[in-house]
Amino acid sequence: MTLTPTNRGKQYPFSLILKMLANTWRRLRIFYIALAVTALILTLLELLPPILLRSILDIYLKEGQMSQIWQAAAYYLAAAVGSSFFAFGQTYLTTYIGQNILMDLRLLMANHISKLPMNYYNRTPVGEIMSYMSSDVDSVNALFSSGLISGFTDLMKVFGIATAMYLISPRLFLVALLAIAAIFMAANYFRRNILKAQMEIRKAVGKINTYLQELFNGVRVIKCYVKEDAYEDKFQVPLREHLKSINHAAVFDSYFPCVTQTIRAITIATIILLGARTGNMDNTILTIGSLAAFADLVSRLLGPIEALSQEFQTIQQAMAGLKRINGFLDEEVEEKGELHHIDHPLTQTKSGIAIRIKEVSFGYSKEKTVLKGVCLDIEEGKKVAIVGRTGAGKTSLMNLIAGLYRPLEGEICLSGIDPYRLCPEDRRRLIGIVPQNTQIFEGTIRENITLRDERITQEEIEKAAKLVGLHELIVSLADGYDTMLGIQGIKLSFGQGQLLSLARAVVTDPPILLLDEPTSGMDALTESVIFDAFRAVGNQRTIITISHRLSGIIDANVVYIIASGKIVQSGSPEKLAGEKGWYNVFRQLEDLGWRLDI
Ligand SMILES: Nc1ncnc2c1ncn2[C@@H]1O[C@H](COP(=O)(O)OP(=O)(O)OP(=O)(O)O)[C@@H](O)[C@H]1O
Repeated sequence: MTLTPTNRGKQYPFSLILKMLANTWRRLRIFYIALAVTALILTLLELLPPILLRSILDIYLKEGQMSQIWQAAAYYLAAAVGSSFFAFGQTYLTTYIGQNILMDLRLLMANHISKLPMNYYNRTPVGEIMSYMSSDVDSVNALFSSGLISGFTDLMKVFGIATAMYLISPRLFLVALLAIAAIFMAANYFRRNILKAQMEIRKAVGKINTYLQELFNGVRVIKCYVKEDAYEDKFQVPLREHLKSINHAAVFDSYFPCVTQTIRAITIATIILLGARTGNMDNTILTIGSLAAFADLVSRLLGPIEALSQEFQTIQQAMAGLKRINGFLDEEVEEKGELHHIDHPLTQTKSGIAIRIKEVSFGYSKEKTVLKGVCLDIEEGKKVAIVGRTGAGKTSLMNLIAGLYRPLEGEICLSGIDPYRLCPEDRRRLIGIVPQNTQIFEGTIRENITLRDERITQEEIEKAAKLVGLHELIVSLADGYDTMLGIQGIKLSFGQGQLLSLARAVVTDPPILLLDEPTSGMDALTESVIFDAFRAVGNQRTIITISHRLSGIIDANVVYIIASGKIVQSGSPEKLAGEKGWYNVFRQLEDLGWRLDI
């Protein structure tokens, strides 16, 4: 059985725990059974010493049976050694089961992440997502490895010891019950407060991660402006919040054992007093041995109860983590409905239209519309440029064509297929995308081109690299296509990174290429190298280039000018050059050396 994230309402942490336990039951049944048996044996071993104590005091000592005393002492020792052996088994089994449950939880979360819509990433800081996957999951680890499962064995001990106490003296057992009730009431009070404090801690950790992520991303800018001190000060805010919430939790955590120790002392004193009085009154009801055994059992009973309660910090921490994980799993996943496949091999459409955009409106939130009633029909094999000022909506339009978002109104078709519902395996066979910022992943050049798609052959990789003019450079490196890139490997220049990005886009030979400001920020020489590469891969493909300057567009057959989310002018560059309008305004400004984004 595999777990799947749900969209159906909020889950409670407890139901998630049950789900995780049920999920591992089939695979780890034998371990669960072994754990239950171990817990049972540990409980029995816990009962043996007080029983032996009673026999020694009431029978063997009275009757001077030294050999029996030696035997009882040997059993006592065996029970102690056996306890430590089975305690080891319990710890091992608990850890093993706990780690398996955690692996399932991490897989469930990873599965969920891949199904979340782009909008989720727009509104959630990366540090927050990292906290879910790291510290929140780690806190759940404690729940399974030391909280829940040892709680189960402690409960068994409590039950076994309580039964033995009842059998020795039902009256004194009532006193012990009062102590148990007092401890549970205190525990409940502390539990609520610790949970509150733990939620605060988790939130503070999320803020720290968000801060660190921002710091690492912006380290170059911070260093350039020598703003380390300002960022250090800023870091103090989440750190102080973290410290405050930890202190808050620690107060409750350290206060609780004091309360339980006091209850324990009062209970033992009361039992000895009452037991002695009962013994004095009727002389036979409670023997010295029974009283000693009872007092020993009280200590042993309160031990697991205290252990259970002392684990509140751990359990509450885990509950706080689980609550956050639950919230994350309750985030609505993208329901795309039936996915569309492309034909193999991809045939030309009857209409000859590669990209059709019909009356499309779009916004990232309901409050703000970014694109309004956009219509474009792009013929197969045509080179189209979409030009507009910064913030005009070009990247948003590109994102819609790439199928990353669903339009609020209207429809988009690529070779007759809705890109939003395009099957993931077919996506790269239809569209290649070169985004504004080159993204290099930790891994080899080969992996960076294929994005770990095993179906892409070495021949296809080399063909793409040759096409964009990177092959010579790659084979001149000692490890060729196996050269590592990223932090651990070699660094590419911006232009080389853009060429690699282009190779990644064309390696699957898609008929449609989307280029988002591919040469922004490059010098004229590098730009001309990139332009040559684009021309080389252009051939029969339909290419959309977006740019905020006319000089950034490549051999366009048609230019669309976009302003405030609307297409305001369109046509061939020659036609637009002869018209009054935006195109000519842009051209004149650029000729004068003005930048459109100023
Ligand atoms: N992820 C996002 N969430 C919310 N609003 C966004 C997001 N991305 C862009 N916007 C908003 O949408 C509008 C259009 O942005 P878009 O990035 O499409 O413009 P652009 O023409 O590509 O600009 P540029 O040339 O600077 O890249 C802007 O007002 C921007 O603030």
